[in-house]
Amino acid sequence: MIRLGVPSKGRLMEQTFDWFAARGVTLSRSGSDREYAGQVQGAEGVSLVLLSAGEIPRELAAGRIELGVTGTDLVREKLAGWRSDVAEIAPMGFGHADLILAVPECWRDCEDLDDFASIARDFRAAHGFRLRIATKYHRLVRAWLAHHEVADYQLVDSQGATEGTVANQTAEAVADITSSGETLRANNLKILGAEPILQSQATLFAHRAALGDVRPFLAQLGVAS
Ligand SMILES: Nc1ncnc2c1ncn2[C@@H]1O[C@H](COP(=O)(O)OP(=O)(O)OP(=O)(O)O)[C@@H](O)[C@H]1O
Ligand SMILES: O=P(O)(O)OC[C@H]1O[C@H](OP(=O)(O)OP(=O)(O)O)[C@H](O)[C@@H]1O
Repeated sequence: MIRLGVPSKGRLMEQTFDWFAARGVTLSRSGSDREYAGQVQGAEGVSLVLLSAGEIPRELAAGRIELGVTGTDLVREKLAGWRSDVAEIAPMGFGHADLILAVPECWRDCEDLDDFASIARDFRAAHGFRLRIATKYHRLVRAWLAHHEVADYQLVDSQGATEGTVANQTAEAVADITSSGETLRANNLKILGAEPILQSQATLFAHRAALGDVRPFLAQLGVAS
């Protein structure tokens, strides 16, 4: 049996269902919206597992599901050396979002990463603690800042409503996902850097050791492995 892990709620779930339906495979939730069991029609030997998008990377890496749909951001963040356990099969064309670093709009002297690095350097002397960046993307943000030689900061864990941390004075900057930019604008934050830390979209992944087993199903879907 091929276990297919799909986000259990929201637009990501609906758009995933649409993506499979367009390829002749009907995914559906059995019972109520609160029941996390599902059904697959139009494919033999495939079962549906509804999971939190954030848990799908770990389940894929462990081989508890053979196929899974989630954002590329979550796979890269949650799995060190993700390529050894997980294979990227097909970008799905939705769930586009950029992981970015943002600071208050009113920081007029901070327009790029060089400005940010020097503000961070001076911050500790002025305030007695390192400049705080709120994020749930610890691995990706650390790697990106190290690559850009920004060292004088601390990460503050934020699992939701991250853009609010600046107004709440629990962080000076945020690193979070944006798509329309509305949340950043509403919280008076501006993006730093010409390029995002990462460009993400919903993607079909496979447990690498199961690639042989899933190949016929992928061929039915019209995607190459
Ligand atoms: N505003 C957005 N627009 C497009 N994609 C987004 C947006 N916010 C998050 N995403 C993407 O959706 C995926 C799921 O994000 P997130 O972990 O926040 O979802 P969630 O539904 O809160 O998950 P969980 O069930 O784990 O709480 C991620 O890959 C992320 O990049
Ligand atoms: O650029 P925008 O279109 O405004 O989208 C960005 C927002 O969407 C996500 O939050 P989500 O709604 O998933 O809630 P969360 O804060 O609980 O993560 C993300 O964390 C941003 O807050």
